[in-house]
Amino acid sequence: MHDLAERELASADNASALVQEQILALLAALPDWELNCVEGIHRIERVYPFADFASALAFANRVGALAEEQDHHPALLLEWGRVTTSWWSHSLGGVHMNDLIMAARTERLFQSGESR
Ligand SMILES: C[C@H](O)[C@H](O)[C@H]1CNC2=NC(N)=NC(=O)C2=N1
Repeated sequence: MHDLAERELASADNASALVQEQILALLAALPDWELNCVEGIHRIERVYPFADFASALAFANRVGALAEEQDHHPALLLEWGRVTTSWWSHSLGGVHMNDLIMAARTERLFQSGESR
């Protein structure tokens, strides 16, 4: 997971989305994440648990800051006690290595515990 988090995002220009087998192989490094498909578009997702709404909101804001730094953005569903975080590349209509890297960085943020 840490190796993935340290990688730099690459330009997705002229790239194609990863196929299911590739995504599942890469998710071995992110065991709490799963591959889902919404309206035919793959995304990788994890539900993060929190003690209350304020902690969940703080985490969502930190993920948002990470996203702004990289100009690569997740879908965040903020609820009492949890944040569902979904990464995919809109421009590709699927999952790119950049999404795996951002998921690993999200994981690192959660595990740092600073937002709880
Ligand atoms: C103009 C801007 O760079 C693009 O729209 C970026 C913004 N954030 C993005 N985030 C994600 N997840 N996928 C994209 O294709 C994307 N494109």
